[in-house]
Amino acid sequence: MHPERKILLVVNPVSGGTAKDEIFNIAIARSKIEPFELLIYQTTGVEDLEAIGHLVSTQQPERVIVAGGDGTIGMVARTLAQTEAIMGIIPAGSANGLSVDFALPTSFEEAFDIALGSHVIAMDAVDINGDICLHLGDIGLNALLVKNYEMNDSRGKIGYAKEMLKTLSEHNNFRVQIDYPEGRLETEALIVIIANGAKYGTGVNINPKGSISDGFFELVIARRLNFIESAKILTGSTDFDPDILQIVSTKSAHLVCPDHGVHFQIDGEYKGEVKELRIEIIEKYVHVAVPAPHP
Ligand SMILES: Nc1ncnc2c1ncn2[C@@H]1O[C@H](COP(=O)(O)OP(=O)(O)OP(=O)(O)O)[C@@H](O)[C@H]1O
Repeated sequence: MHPERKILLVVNPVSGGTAKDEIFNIAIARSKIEPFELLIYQTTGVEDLEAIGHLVSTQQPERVIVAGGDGTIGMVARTLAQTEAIMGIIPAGSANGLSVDFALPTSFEEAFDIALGSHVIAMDAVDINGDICLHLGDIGLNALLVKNYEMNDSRGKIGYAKEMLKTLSEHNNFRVQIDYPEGRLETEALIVIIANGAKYGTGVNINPKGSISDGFFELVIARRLNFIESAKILTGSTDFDPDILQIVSTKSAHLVCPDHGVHFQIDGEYKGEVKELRIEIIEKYVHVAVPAPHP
């Protein structure tokens, strides 16, 4: 009997620096039990977006299960945008910000249960200067950390700590003007986070009001912090202090940094320095299988 369901598994073989054999084995075993027709695509790092897009449009899989980090998940999401296909996520990257936000299990078996399961949400995305952000973008302190981490090819916790100390010594506050439909503000900032989700990959809860499927994004503006507080935030050992935070929930915004360019990152990818950001929510961007909420 030919299975009716068709599922595409996209695996980034190098993400997180870990072997992916277990993921292939589970997918093959599940395809026989459920059953479904399993198609597999391994990323190469070159023209993957086009290749996956071609597979999605010609094969029309019911689901695409992606095993990788935020970079691979974001790429697959772009190929599924505004289609009916469902994305399932197997967290297998070095930075798994989205997976932490969705509270996905770290066990591959359990992540497959969710990825193949029936609880599906239509998640929003945020358009920032024409780029798609699924989880979090920011200007300021964290973006500089992303840049330093990328440039120096640091690895692991010690590498992260080293880059964090360097980042804290280099970083300067900046002035920012923000216009949004409900108002205007001008302030000095350490960091402005554009948050579709609620947490950094470290688990720091930066946006307690945020939901990834509510049709809004939040601007989380943190003002001056001292060295110890900043270090705690970057390492994930505390949540932001609400007294030094301002949170704006909106659907579009225009940010200008009038004095100089400020470091900018989207979903863990450094994007250079910017003086201006145009931000807009894209509602119901992609369908994602996530854990069912607790009753
Ligand atoms: N076969 C491959 N060989 C080398 N690089 C690859 C391959 N497949 C994908 N990539 C690269 O992997 C990156 C995406 O990695 P992803 O974010 O999914 O995982 P990660 O381990 O969390 O990444 P990072 O170390 O950047 O945080 C992209 O830059 C992509 O070009």
